[in-house]
Amino acid sequence: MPSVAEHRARVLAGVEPLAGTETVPLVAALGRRLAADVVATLAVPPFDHSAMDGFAVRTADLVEVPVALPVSGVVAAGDEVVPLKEGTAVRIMTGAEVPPGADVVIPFEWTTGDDPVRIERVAAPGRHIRRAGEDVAAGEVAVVGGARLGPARLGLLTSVGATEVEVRVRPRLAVVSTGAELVGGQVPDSNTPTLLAAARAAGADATGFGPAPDDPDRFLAVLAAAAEAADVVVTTGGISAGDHDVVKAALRGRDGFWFGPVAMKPGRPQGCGALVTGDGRRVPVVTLPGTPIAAYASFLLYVVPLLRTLAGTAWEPVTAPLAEAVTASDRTVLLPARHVENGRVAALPGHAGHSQRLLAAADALLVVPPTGRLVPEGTPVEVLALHPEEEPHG
Ligand SMILES: Nc1nc2c(c(=O)[nH]1)N[C@H]1C(S)=C(S)[C@@H](COP(=O)(O)OP(=O)(O)OC[C@H]3O[C@@H](n4cnc5c(N)ncnc54)[C@H](O)[C@@H]3O)O[C@H]1N2
Ligand code: MOO
Repeated sequence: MPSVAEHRARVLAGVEPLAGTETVPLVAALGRRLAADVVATLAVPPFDHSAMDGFAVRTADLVEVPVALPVSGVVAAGDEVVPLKEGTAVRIMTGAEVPPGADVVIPFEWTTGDDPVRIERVAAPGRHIRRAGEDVAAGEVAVVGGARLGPARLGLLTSVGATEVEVRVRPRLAVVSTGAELVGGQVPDSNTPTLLAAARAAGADATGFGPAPDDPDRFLAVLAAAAEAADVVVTTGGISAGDHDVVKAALRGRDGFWFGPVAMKPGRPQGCGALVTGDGRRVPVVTLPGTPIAAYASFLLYVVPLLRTLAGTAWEPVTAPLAEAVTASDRTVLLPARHVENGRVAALPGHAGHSQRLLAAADALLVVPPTGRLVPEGTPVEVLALHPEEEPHG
């Protein structure tokens, strides 16, 4: 029986990164990946400005303190600035441009605050002044190509003068759930919203095409429409050994399709292959088991790495130390778990194999390797985040 790693390699075989890029306004770029480095056209800060409310002066006028200086002007953020007259002080507000000639800002707290102002403490030249470009210089790379854009990067890109960015095309994922019980409404189709959300969290555009009925021809028609509109298709259900297992019935024996058990629990029945669209694109198809926890776990194990490959970004397993020992079996076991103190992860008690309630209470799935032994506390074990956050970089 193939292992999780062997099945992942089968799913990823022949998958190439998508080449296209598109230009989008910054306001629509959250979660997108930059196609190329963005070079700053504006410096950050854009001009020398005061970091404190206080008085802009020349250190040459502060040789002996305390010293009283007449106040020759007031400047606030957004004001036009005039040069500082020698032997005077300018009242300056945080964010205001520093008057040419001033080389230090003395905070109000170190002065009497009136006119003439008595300055009681000196500071080194440059103190409390944020220089133009000290954060990002014009011409410097502000955000590297490949980086995924989160709130702070959108702010930085705005500060360096970008209003739109060239981003990589997002992989388009189609979900085709199957099952007469879903079509008939006896069971709500919970796999579709879960997998659409998981795909979007992984940076894909996701569309639901199901539920498709347990009739091979009608299923194949939905599958073909999904493939025309997508870069990868995921089906759920219909792949075990039952009389109505439509996905397997429709695709088994087709060139390049594989169905079989994988050494994991839940999620033993698996399958994958590819379709060729009318315009000659090869669209990978991953056929997931229907049981909701098995479908979601399999999506994280196989489809997220596939989406990463299509997006041209690396996928690497994430590990965390066990907060408590777990018992391994002869197959990889996926356990609903939560991060506890110090980045450790503990399996949630009451694991009953297929509980959606337990899965919803978890923030991760532990991927317990098939060692057949007790895995002691502290052992690093692969974890699949159920609420993926933005990766730190690239
Ligand atoms: N004789 C065997 N029977 C089964 C085997 C086996 O190896 N031999 N494997 C079992 C395992 S493990 C699993 S998991 C399931 C997977 O079966 P399918 O992928 O064919 O899934 P279905 O039979 O279509 O559905 C299973 C279960 O999940 C419910 N379901 C399906 N889709 C959805 C959905 N979109 N939203 C909510 N719930 C869904 C469905 O109603 C069934 O209850 O097979 C075992 N059997
Ligand atoms: O995939 Mo099944 O979920 O092992 O019962």
